Amino acid sequence: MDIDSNEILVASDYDRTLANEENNFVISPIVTQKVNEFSKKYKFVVVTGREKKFMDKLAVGLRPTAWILENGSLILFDNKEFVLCEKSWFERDRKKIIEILDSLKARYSIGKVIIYVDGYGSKLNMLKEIEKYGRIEVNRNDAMILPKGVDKGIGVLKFKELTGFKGKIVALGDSENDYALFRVADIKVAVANAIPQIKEIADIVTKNPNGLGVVEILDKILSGNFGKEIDIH
Ligand SMILES: O=C(O)COP(=O)(O)O
Ligand SMILES: [Mg+2]
Repeated sequence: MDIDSNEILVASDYDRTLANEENNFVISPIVTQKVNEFSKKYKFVVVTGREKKFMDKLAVGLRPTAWILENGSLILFDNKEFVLCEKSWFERDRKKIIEILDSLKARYSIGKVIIYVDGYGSKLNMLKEIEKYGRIEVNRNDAMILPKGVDKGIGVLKFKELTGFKGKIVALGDSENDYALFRVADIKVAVANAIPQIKEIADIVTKNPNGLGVVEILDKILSGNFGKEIDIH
């Protein structure tokens, strides 16, 4: 079944999906050009754990419809910024979490909303105390600490609400923090280099890894051949 243009929103992860680890997560010009071309006709949102300051360095020239940053807690769209958490996160919860991290002598950095904890992906039990104040999301070997109820899927649903989008969501991802993105997707696409657990639940696994896998899907949609590939009910 063919689906027409304004019916598709592509929501793509960044690290190891749009951008390769081998390139230190600097997006390639081919991928940038394809996403910018695509974003003129369809909605394309980048949904990443990263902060804007890193995207400004790594994705120079990339012009998606919107940025969903800090693992779904921040949306940049239409020159506006939307923070998806309550004031209590800043006034109480995040302060408590930082006290705990300091007591653990953990190395962490703070975004506009999120806290990044280096190397704790495999030591989550040490962060148990933190779950009283926030939620922990793993991405390969790093942990991200977010306000409760915030994840990539919530960020995408908020964007849908902001734009009144009613069509189909095509999600592309590679790793644990993309489960939430897949949760809200009509079509789940794993890039060829995704972890096995993500490939297992995907409707489609791209032939190419990273950004070229994303280009594969965008080309199919642009050529009107995507809907045939999978029954979009
Ligand atoms: O910040 C990270 O860990 C990477 O983020 P992403 O894979 O969600 O783009
Ligand atoms: Mg990723």
